[in-house]
Amino acid sequence: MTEADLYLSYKGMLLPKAVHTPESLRHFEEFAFRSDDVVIVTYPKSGTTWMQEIVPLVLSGGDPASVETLHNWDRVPWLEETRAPVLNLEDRPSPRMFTTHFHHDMMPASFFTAKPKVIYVMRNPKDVFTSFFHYHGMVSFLVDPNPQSEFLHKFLDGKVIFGTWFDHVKSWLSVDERQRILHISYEDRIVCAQQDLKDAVRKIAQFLEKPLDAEAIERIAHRCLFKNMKKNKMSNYSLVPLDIMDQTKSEFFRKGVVGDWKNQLTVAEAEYFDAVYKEKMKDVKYTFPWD
Ligand SMILES: Nc1ncnc2c1ncn2[C@@H]1O[C@H](COP(=O)(O)OS(=O)(=O)O)[C@@H](OP(=O)(O)O)[C@H]1O
Repeated sequence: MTEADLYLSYKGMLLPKAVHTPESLRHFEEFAFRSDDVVIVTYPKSGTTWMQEIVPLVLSGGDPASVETLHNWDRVPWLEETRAPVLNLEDRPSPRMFTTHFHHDMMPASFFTAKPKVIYVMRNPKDVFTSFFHYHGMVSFLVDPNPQSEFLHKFLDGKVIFGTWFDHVKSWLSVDERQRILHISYEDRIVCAQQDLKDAVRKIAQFLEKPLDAEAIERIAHRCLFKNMKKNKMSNYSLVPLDIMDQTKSEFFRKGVVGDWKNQLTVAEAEYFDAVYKEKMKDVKYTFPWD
């Protein structure tokens, strides 16, 4: 199927029609944030699912109940998606947890007045592309990413769902309010060394002002390792029907590593990617772990 069949255009950006409707987008625009909400923000394939596991565990002091009984899309729902209006989010007790893939300037008015906390996760865009490519190959409501070289141009030009990685990252890096936004990278924190995950859990707990003892930190870090999360059916998308997400083609928990782009991009594609990156990111002062 073509982009015209599968996507709608919203504020100049493509979105998959299967999970975004005019109603869900209106619900997003009118959503009333509270100051004690926690919002996970990512460009797709940057570590969303990992954060949807870690934040509920941190806020519950390590109690696994919610991550064992609720799908991640209901546990920390995407505010722009079709499930959001039916989940009675207004009635959820504080602190509520949400996810969004939207850019900073697309956030609803209440976001700027209530000022909830934000955890912004970034990942090397070449690895994002690699993960995105495989994801498009197994999800029926997204376009076929082949041929790869064409999809790469679309990715770099923002002619993919959620627009360009560059604009997304730049929009969220422009928010410099340390009390309110935590910028964290997949590479710094997620690399599957247990120690790194403990550091990540500690940092997130501190940011969310949730004191945790060493044993709780250890337990959360262990649960959030790639190999352990991959077994959690409430997080691994195994309950999504095969005709929507065919994990025989590529698993959602695919590799969970840093640098897999080296196995995906040709030398010429990687060089082209680097040239575009250099141009688009030339005014960004932030030091990324992949630079
Ligand atoms: N715990 C943990 N540790 C390491 N890596 C992890 C973890 N959880 C998810 N992943 C990897 O994250 C990639 C999916 O990204 P997202 O969760 O952001 O996807 S989505 O936007 O919600 O569709 C996807 O990356 P790739 O393996 O490179 O495709 C997942 O495998």
